Amino acid sequence: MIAIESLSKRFPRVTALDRLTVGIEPGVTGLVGANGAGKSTLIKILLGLSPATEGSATVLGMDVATQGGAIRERVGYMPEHDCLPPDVSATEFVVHMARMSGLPATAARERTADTLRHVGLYEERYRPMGGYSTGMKQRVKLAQALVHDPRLVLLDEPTNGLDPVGRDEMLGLIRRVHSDFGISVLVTSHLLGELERTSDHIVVIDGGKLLRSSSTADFTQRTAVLAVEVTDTDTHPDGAAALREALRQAGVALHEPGPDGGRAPGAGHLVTLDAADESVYDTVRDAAAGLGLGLVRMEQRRHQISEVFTERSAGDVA
Ligand SMILES: Nc1ncnc2c1ncn2[C@@H]1O[C@H](COP(=O)(O)OP(=O)(O)OP(=O)(O)O)[C@@H](O)[C@H]1O
Repeated sequence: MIAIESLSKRFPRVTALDRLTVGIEPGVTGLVGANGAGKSTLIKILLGLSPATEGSATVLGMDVATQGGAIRERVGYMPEHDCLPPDVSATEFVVHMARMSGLPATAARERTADTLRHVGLYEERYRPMGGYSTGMKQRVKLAQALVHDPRLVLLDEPTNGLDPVGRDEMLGLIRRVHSDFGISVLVTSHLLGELERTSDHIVVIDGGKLLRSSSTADFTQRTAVLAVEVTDTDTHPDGAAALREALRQAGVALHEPGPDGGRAPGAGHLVTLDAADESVYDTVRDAAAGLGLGLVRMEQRRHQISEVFTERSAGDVA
């Protein structure tokens, strides 16, 4: 769908994109990065609205440098900031956008009604948008991106400004854009956890550079965490602390206990560690047996994407 090759964008004081190379396949792809990571800059380049300083990119096989107009005909765009005229209704606005995309008048009206219904705007679609809540405005912005039935939509921070319920509804809508209509989606967010449920694939950028691109399942699986619960004994009144020390000496990468001291609901304490390698299971069993502790359970958990991102940003991004 999108091929990006060594793309850079330099402003006088800032390098917004730095030799970014990544491919984006059909489906829902989350583009994750902190504020200022370069997400909006990338989207504007992909739409042919802003030229790259170096490198190249194609969208649906079209070159962003020379075929911006053709790209914008086939790709929907939901901008980040509020851009809706306050005095017109959602219906008038979306019909206008549909006409601008080349739809005849009748088709534009029909598509507008369908699309606004799909995003959950009903009677209020006839009222001026100046009186809309943030959630309603975000829905109109999504509707205008979809009205001309594009093959791909680029959504820039669609959950911005929404409360948790509004955010969940918007994420559900985005998922359905793909599942109900087969439209591929590239959606940006600085809230890392929220794209985990919505996206098939996650691309993380930081400071304009690619940190990681992988399927959502891979993203969380490859960084599996093992939670181990042990009993306390007379010899080791804090069994978890004793196990932690033994594992540390065996060279296992441990996670710091949480603010609750890693206390499990019910009895016992939890020790959490990286389970990158299967031999860790044997090491844990042997260490617990060596200390005479009862092994209550070993449970594999998956990292939250936000944790992966924090670790990567903090350390191993060379
Ligand atoms: N027109 C511009 N002139 C100068 N600098 C710019 C311009 N547009 C963006 N930048 C800078 O480029 C960097 C990337 O900005 P960009 O808006 O792409 O980030 P972002 O990841 O979308 O973050 P946000 O969600 O906060 O918009 C930032 O440091 C920003 O200040």
